[in-house]
Amino acid sequence: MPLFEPGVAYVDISSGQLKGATSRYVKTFRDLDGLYEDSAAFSSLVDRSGDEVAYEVTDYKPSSNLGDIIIGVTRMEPGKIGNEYYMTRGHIHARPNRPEMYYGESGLGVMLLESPDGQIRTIEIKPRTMCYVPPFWIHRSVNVGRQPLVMTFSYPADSGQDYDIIAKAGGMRSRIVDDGKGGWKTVENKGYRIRPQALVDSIMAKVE
Ligand SMILES: O=P(O)(O)OC[C@H]1O[C@H](O)[C@H](O)[C@@H](O)[C@@H]1O
Ligand SMILES: [Fe+2]
Repeated sequence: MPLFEPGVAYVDISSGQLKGATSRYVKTFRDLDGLYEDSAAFSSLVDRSGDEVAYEVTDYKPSSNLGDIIIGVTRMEPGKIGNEYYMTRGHIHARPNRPEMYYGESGLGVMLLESPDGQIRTIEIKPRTMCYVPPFWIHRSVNVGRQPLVMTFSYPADSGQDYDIIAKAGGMRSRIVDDGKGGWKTVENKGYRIRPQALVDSIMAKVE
């Protein structure tokens, strides 16, 4: 195995980007079809500004090798669709026993976590909050503030992402919405379908 050179990059909080990143991807609002409960509000947002960036990920990804690491920055715009705050697609890692670390840089966010058997946890992210996403937890970040949400993150380079697990269950079990007092609250996702035990067991058995 060849030796990699040490790397360095700069977390630019004002742009919400990792300067010196090796890869970048953006999700426009158009890319987020099916995520939000209020589909009418979503469609009118897409008509108005479907090509605008909802969130951007810039990361330092030296390889996808077992044992290597990815470090990056996510920036998500503030806003709501209906009364639901802007959020990332969310995923479980393709190798589901890979964890992730999130660190708040600026703005106010919530990490929405769901276990394969449908338990929900929410963790509020402020500047300097460190959030541990354990192995096997589905995770989605939500911007519940009025400013862009900027977080750094790090996770194993061979994790990969499985987005279908959320779509197949009709979304995540909970939604993060405006509480009417300028804050946020968790509400039940009425379209959620609990996973069969056999599927839960097969996910929990993936410890490669
Ligand atoms: O991957 P998404 O669910 O679209 O969300 C964006 C996410 O992308 C990457 O996987 C990063 O690990 C996350 O920190 C980031 O938030
Ligand atoms: Fe992740």
